[in-house]
Amino acid sequence: MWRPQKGVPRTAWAGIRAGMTACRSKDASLPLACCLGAARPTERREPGMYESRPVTMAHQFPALTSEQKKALSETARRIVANGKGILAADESVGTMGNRLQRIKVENTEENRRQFRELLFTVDSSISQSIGGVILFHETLYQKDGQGKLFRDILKEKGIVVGIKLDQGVAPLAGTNKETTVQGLDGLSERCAQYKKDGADFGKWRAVLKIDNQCPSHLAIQENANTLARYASICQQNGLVPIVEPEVIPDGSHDMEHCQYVTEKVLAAVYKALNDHHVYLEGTLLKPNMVTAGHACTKKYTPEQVAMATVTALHRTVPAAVPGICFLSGGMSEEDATLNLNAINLCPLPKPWKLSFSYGRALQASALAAWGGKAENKKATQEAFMKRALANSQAAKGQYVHMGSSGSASTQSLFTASYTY
Ligand SMILES: O=P(O)(O)OC[C@@]1(O)O[C@H](CO)[C@@H](O)[C@@H]1O
Repeated sequence: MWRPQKGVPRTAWAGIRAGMTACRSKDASLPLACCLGAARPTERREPGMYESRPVTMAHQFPALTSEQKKALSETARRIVANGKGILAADESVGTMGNRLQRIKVENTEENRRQFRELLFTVDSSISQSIGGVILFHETLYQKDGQGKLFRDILKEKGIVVGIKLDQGVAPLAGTNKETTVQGLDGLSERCAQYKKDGADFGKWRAVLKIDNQCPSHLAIQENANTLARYASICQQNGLVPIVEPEVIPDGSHDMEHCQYVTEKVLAAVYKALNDHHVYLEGTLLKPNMVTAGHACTKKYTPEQVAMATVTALHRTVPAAVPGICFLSGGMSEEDATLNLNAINLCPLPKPWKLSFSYGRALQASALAAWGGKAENKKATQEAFMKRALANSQAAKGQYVHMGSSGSASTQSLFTASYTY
């Protein structure tokens, strides 16, 4: 119950009450306006109204203007709108080399370009399933066979262009082979340049592992703080940060232990993001799903994975975050889709869009179909479109597994110690 308090004019309370009611009303524009710090239309700011209250810290040194916040939150929401997700095509040269080696194709710049051209030049209906594509530095400046920049091809399809910003991992001495992430030095300058060159979001992957004494307090805190510093720098330069704290699936731990660790990691990440004044509405989270370790003998259903995953997120990720786009972490293409579908059907509150930002689970069938041969263009693009559509359906909880998936789509894509 709202009760007038001594020293506060009655009309002021009426204004506050009206403002709160308006914020709870069905007018969708109001909550956003409130989050951006705009005065509520019905609120009367009378002299003396806030006299007895402390000035809030956020308004003393605002990190972003209302316009910057609006642009960031619009971009973030656009990427995950209506069942859309992200194609993570940001494999570094070395990681792409491992992928190409599997199909016996040499890891040259031209071969990497050719495969990515096939992905980016699929039919423009792809934009109903893919809202954003993450690129590696080299790819942002590559062109198709006709000389058109990849980034322009994507933008013309209405797809938001992203860029991988971390520069790989470095050891944390005195730990059980744990790591931190490199790339903060000069990051602001790189972000400014990438923004000029057409990128509107960034990605930074931190790696945490489950093992004896791992993840350590140091690894959790260091990676959370580094992710938050990166996110703050991105936002200052107009890029939506994708925050990726990956708990990798190496090990024989069960799903319950993965849930425990994932919650600890995510809680630390959101504390650090808050400490660094990161505007959550202008971010996206890219976490692991909660699964058992790769070597665990106990098997779990997609519904069990979904319940553990949404429970962990529900306990740690604020509702202000517009979207959570899972990584595929070595799951087969089909498992990644089935788990995402189950996550969207999970009967727990889900205030965020729950979608995908898959690398391996969107490209494995396409890579196998391509095999480095130009004549396989049609098969390659069909395979990619098929996975993109399946994951878009899963992001809406509408995927129906037909039972006859190709062999590539059910093969495990696990790579041990996937730290680059
Ligand atoms: O786990 P996945 O879905 O294959 O890839 C997830 C991912 O973050 O890890 C890779 C290595 O950084 C990136 O290419 C990709 O964006």
